[in-house]
Amino acid sequence: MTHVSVINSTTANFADWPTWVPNTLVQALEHQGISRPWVHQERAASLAHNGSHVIVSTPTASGKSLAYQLPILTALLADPRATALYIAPTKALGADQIRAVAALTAGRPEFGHLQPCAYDGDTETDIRQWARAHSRWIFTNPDMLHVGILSTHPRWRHFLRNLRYIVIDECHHYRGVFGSHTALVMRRLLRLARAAGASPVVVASSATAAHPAESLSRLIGEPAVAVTEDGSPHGERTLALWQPGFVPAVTGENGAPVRRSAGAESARLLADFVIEGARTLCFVRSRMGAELTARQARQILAAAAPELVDKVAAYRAGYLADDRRRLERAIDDAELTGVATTNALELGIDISGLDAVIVAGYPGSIASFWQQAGRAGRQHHSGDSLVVLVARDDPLDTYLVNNPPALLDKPVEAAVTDPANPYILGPHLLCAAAELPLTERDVDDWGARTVVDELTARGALTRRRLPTRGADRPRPHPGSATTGWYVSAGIEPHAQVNLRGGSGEEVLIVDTTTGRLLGTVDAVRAMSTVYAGAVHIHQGETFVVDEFDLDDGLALTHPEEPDWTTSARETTGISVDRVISERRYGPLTVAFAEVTVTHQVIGYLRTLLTGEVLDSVPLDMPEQTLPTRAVLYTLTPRALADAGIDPAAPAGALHAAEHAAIGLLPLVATCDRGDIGGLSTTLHPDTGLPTVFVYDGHLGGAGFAERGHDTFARWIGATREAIASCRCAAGCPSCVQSPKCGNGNDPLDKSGAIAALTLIQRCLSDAAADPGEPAVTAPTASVQ
Ligand SMILES: Nc1ncnc2c1ncn2[C@@H]1O[C@H](COP(=O)(O)OP(=O)(O)OP(=O)(O)O)[C@@H](O)[C@H]1O
Repeated sequence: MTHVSVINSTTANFADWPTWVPNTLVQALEHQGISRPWVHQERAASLAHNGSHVIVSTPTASGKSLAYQLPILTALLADPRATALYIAPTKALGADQIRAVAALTAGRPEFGHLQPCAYDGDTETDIRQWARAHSRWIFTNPDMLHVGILSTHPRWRHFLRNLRYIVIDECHHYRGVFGSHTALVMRRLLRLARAAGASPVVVASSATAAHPAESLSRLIGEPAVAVTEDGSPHGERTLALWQPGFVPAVTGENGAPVRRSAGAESARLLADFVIEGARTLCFVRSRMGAELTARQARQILAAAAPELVDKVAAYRAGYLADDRRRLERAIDDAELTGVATTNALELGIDISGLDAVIVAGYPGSIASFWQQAGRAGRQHHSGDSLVVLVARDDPLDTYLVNNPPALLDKPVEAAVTDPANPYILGPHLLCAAAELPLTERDVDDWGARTVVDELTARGALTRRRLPTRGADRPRPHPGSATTGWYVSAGIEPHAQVNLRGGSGEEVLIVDTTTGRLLGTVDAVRAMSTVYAGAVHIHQGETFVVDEFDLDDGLALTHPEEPDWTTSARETTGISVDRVISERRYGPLTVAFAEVTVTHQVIGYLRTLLTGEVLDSVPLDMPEQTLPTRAVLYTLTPRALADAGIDPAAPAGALHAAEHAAIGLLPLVATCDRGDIGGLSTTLHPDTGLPTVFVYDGHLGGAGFAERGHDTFARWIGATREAIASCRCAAGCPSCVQSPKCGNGNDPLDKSGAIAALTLIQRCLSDAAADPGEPAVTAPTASVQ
C-alpha cells in the first residue's frame, strides 16, 4: 500500500421547498424520505424553472437527480401536454433513473398520465410505438436520440412541440469522439424542437465536470450557468493506493520482471471484502478483465468460503438486455455482494448500501476515478466507505500510486471535444439537412461554412429555395436568405453515423456448438479482439475463436478453457499530410499535424495467467488506413549523440520514450490509452529526422493529440519522471514496455529514453529562459 488518506464526513445544509413546487410533489418526495431539499438542489431547480440552462456539479450521491425532477414533475403536472426528455450515456443509468421516478410516483394517480418510458436499443418495437404515442417523459441515450428520434422526427412532432426540459445526465462523459458527436446531436435536437415551436430548458448534471458552465455550453452550443456549492451530507471515506508486488521467478517479454496483475490482485481483495460482509463493486478496465476478475474471486471463495461463491458475478456491456437487468436487480437487493464490472456501472447508478469500491487499474481519467469511487458510501447517515485503487503494471498507474497528489489533489480534467472535426461535423450536417433544410444561420451557428461548401461541391448537399410554409419550413429569420441546403437524393446519412466512433458495423460472436449468440463487437474493434485464435470470455465461460469473417460480420467460437489469454499485436506506418502548427526549440521541434496512419494486426501474444508470455502467433489480417491528427517531435541526431545516446542505435531510446509518452498522455488529455497510438523512427521520410508521433486513434482526430501538443512540457516531464522512478533495471511494463507493441517491445532502451526526455526538457527550458531564441509557430511549414 503506497498511500492511505481519509476524507472527513460533512453535514447537511437544507433549503425550503420552492413555492412553485406543488404540494402533491412535496408529499411524494417526503414519502421517499426527502423531507427538505439541500441548498444546491433548490438553487439548480429554481434556475431551470425560471428558464436558464443549468448544470448541477456537486459530488457523487449529492442528490443531483432532484434538481431536474422538481422542475420536470412540476411542469408535467401543471400542463397536461408538456413533455421531457432524459438523456444518459449508458442504458444502465437510464434504467436506474426510470426506476427512481417510478418509485416516486407509484400509487399516486395524479402522476398516472406521465407514463415515463425507456426508448433505447433494448426497447421492443411495440413498446416504442406505445411510448411515442403516450409517454410524456422519454428516457434515452444519444445514440437512440440520433437514430430513433431525430431521424424520424415527424413522428415525434407532438412530443417535440411540447418539449419543456432536456436532462443531460453525467455530462462529463461526453468527451472525445463521443462528446463531439453528442454535441452535434444536441444542436440538432434543439434546432428541431425550436422549429416545432418549443423552447426547452437543459438541466445537466455531473459530479466531475471541470469548468461546468463552459462544458455544458460547449455541449449544447448555448450559454449555461453552474451550481457547484454542495449542501448534502457525506460519510467518511478512506482512500488507499495499492501497487501489486513482483511475481517471483517469472519473467515477461525480453526477461522483464512481472508484477502481479491488477485483475488478479483485485480478485483477491474482492473475495476478502465479500468474506468480510462488505458489499463491493470492483471496476475493471476491459470486458474480458471483468470476467476474469469475477472468475478468480469465485475460485478463491470456492476454497475459502464456498457458501459465498454465488454472491459474486461480472457485469459489462455486450450482455443481452435481460441478463443486464437481472444483474442490476441482484446488486440492488444484495443478492450479489461482490461484482466485477466495467465502467458500464460507473455512471450515476444509485445503489445504496455499497461499502467498498476497488478500482482495478486507473480508469483513464481523474473524473472516472471519482465517479467509480462515488458508487460506495451513498447512505447519507452511515455512509462510511473504502476505496482502493490497484495499480496496473504500466507507466501511468505506477506514476499515480507513487505520486498520490497527481491523482487525489488534481482538479478533474476538462472534457476534450472537437465538434468542428470535419469527419464528425460533415455527417451530422447531412443528418441535420435531411431532418430540416439547413439555413444560412444554422451554418453560421455551427461554424460549418467550409464543410458545407465542401459537401455541396461533392454533391452531397444541394442548395435550393426554402419552403415558405408546411412542415418542412425551418425557423424563419428576418432578413435571412431564401435558399438553404438539402441533402441530395439517394443519400441516407443517419445510418452512416456511429456516435461511439466505431465503424457502425457489428460483428456477431457465435458459439457454433449450440448456435447461441454470445454478444456483439464493433467491426473495427473486432480486428484486435475476435481474430482466429483469440480467447473470448462471456459470463465466466471461456471460448476460443475458430474463424473470423469480417465480410459476413461473424466470429465463430467454441467453448474451451485454455491456460492463457491473448492480446493482439499491431504494426503502424504514418505519413504527415499537413502541419497545423510547429514550434522549434533549438534541436527540438514540436508539431501538431494531420497525418495518415496505416494499421495492421499482425498476430497475437499468448500470455499465461501468471503474466508469463507463452509465445507470439502470426496472423494475416487486412491493412486499414486512418486519416487523423498527431503530436510529433523531432530531435537532431547530433543533439541525441551529445545527450549520450548511441548514434548508431537511437531507436531503442525513442521507442521507449514513445511507449511511456502514450502511457502518460491520459494524464493531460481525457483519453484512454486505447484512444491513441504512437510510432517512433530514427529517420522519418517526411521530417528527415528521428521522430516520435503520438496520434488520435479516431478518424479525423479526437482532440487528445492536440491536448498533448498544448501541454507538451507537463506531459514530457511526467513521462520522464515515470521512467526514472521505476525501479526495474532495463525496462518493464510499469515504465517503457507496451502490451500493444507490434515489434515485441524490441528495441527498448530505458536509460536512453531518460536521456532523450531530459534533453527535450532542457531544450524547452532553454527556450523559456532565452525568449530571443526562435520558438516559431509556422502553420503551413513542413516539419524539418
Ligand atoms: N434532500 C434529500 N434528502 C435526503 N435524501 C436525498 C435528498 N436528495 C436526494 N436524496 C437521496 O440521495 C441519494 C442519491 O441521489 P442521486 O442518485 O440523485 O445522487 P447523484 O448526485 O445523482 O449521484 P451521482 O453523481 O452518483 O449520479 C438518493 O437515494 C436520493 O433519494
